[in-house]
Amino acid sequence: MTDDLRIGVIGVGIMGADHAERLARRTARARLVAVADPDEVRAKELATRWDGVRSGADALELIAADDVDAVVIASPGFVHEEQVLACLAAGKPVLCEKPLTMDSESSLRLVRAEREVGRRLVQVGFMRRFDPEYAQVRSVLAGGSLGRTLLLHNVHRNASVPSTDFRSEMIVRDSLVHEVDVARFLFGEEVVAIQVMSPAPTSHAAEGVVDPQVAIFTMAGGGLVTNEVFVNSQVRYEVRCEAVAERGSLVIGRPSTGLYSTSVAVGGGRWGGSVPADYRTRFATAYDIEVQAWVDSALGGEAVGASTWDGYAATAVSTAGMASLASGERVDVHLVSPDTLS
Ligand SMILES: NC(=O)c1ccc[n+]([C@@H]2O[C@H](COP(=O)([O-])OP(=O)(O)OC[C@H]3O[C@@H](n4cnc5c(N)ncnc54)[C@H](O)[C@@H]3O)[C@@H](O)[C@H]2O)c1
Ligand SMILES: O[C@H]1[C@H](O)[C@@H](O)[C@H](O)[C@@H](O)[C@H]1O
Repeated sequence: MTDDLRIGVIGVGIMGADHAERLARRTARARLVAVADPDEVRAKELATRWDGVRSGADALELIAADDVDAVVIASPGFVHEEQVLACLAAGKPVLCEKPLTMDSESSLRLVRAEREVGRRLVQVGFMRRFDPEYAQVRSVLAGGSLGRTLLLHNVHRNASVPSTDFRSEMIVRDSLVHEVDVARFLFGEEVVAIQVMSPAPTSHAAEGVVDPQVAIFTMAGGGLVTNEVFVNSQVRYEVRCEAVAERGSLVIGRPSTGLYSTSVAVGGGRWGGSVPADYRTRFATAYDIEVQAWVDSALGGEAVGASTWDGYAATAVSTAGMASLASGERVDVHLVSPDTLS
């Protein structure tokens, strides 16, 4: 390995292009060397932005390349398993975008495959763990000064999503999965049950798509988490979280005073700052810290951030969430015992 970590990025749509830019321009000790995407034109167009970056169509070829020390996977979730397995087989550190995979069985296969390697090589891209606000909430709650954590209330709104593939199930598996990780991260416990409710949908959702959705998680210690996920809200990007503990509450992602309107018609969509357009602005700092931490750990230290177990535990909640979305009933989450893994 040279001094800098030589990195390949797989999947250069919205998130992959954002990570490639971050790696090429503002991540210390990182060197972007290759990008791969079956959309070769897209990959080539991106690679030409920087000197010395090559492009190709084949993800597995990129992973195997001698001049690639580590890999960022930003392809769609349904191809993550094969690509993460290839990274594990090659012994290369990998930052895999969330969700780890699309169902709990495949995520569990990755947990087991990494255990067989014998060391942590995978970081899952749950970037909110690196967001300074979420990190502060976690640190206050873990410090115990507010007593036991009782409740979390999450709001997660996207202005819109691609109507072609973003069906009701994707809202659970691709969007709500962030709240699952936040709940586990802030409570420090597993989610044991989930109930997904289907309010009357917005007229902006594609035909048959349940949007917004309201989900309730039950935590292992009995705490509850309420979540609104609304992916066609038409009003830019809103992610808020309130943690309620025995001696007070903590709120992030909200204005401090005055009328808060996300409508451009009322208050101009501003509250003394602007509502971020999407995750790339709202979580820019979180992604920067996340990717830097991944590079630093790949170059020398212990892996950081969400592990394959965290990815699996989140996916297991999504799998139960899909069943609940279909039935409207509360569904228990099934996790294997960590003891059975070693
Ligand atoms: N952490 C976050 O906040 C965040 C934000 C956005 C997306 N994501 C995640 O990033 C991943 C990509 O999402 P996106 O919004 O950039 O999607 P996108 O559709 O914009 O881009 C996906 C890209 O992957 C390519 N691709 C498809 N099959 C591939 C394969 N087999 N190998 C390599 N590339 C392949 C597509 O051609 C496309 O260029 C998803 O897992 C998504 O959930 C995470
Ligand atoms: O893949 C994206 C991404 O994870 C965003 O952070 C989230 O807000 C979107 O809902 C999701 O579709």
